[in-house]
Amino acid sequence: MTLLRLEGVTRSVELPEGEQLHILKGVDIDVAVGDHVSVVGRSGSGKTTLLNLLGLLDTPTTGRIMFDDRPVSTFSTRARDRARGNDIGFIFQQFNLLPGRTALENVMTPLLYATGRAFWNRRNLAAEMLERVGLGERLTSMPEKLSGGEQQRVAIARALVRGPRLILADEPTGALDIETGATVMALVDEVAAQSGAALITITHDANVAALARRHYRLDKGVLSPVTVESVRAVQEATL
Ligand SMILES: Nc1ncnc2c1ncn2[C@@H]1O[C@H](COP(=O)(O)OP(=O)(O)OP(=O)(O)O)[C@@H](O)[C@H]1O
Repeated sequence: MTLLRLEGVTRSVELPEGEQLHILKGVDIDVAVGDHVSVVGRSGSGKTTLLNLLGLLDTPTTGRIMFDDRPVSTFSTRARDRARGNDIGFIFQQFNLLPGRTALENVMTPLLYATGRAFWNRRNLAAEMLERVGLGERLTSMPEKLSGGEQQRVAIARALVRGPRLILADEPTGALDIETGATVMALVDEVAAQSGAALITITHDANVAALARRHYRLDKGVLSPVTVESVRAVQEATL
């Protein structure tokens, strides 16, 4: 079942001189439940702009975004916020954890906006999620006392605690060393697969992209499907 689809999506901004800057040019992508897709692209190719659209944080200049087979343009602001809060989990390069709050409190934060059982049971759900990412012993640790890899695990637990159907990972290993990054990425892949969530990983790292099952390259705002071999070849050529 298709979860998210971008159809001929463009995104332009008006520059101070009145000229239009065309950042994304006719992007088509289809992401199904359980899919794992990578998007690789150089700095300035439009990755953040694309991520904002995939995460329903921004609207296209032209074209259409479908979520659950419904055009997002017809959603009320409340419905859009609800879809983003309930169904989409974000993982960023900078872990964005709340300082001065324990790992458990950080993971509980998204559940403060949940309703019913998820809200009342938030402490247990957050503890279970931290257990799943291997931090069951660090519930009361402060982020500043955790290593980079551990902080990213807390951020992963926070992104996944509401059981999103789509996980957007933006350079998830960018702040980690190669080995820790590989372990963290394997964990995201595993937890996403267990929960049946779709995972979109935006990265410039071919090794991270290789974990996905389908691959796209973003080049000057044009998104094209590519093979994993071509992702690796381009990375090797630019090293
Ligand atoms: N609001 C804006 N006004 C002017 N230019 C913009 C705006 N947003 C993005 N751009 C430009 O559009 C291009 C794509 O931006 P974007 O941030 O999406 O790239 P990126 O691939 O995420 O880059 P990086 O990997 O360096 O973060 C860049 O050249 C950027 O300067």
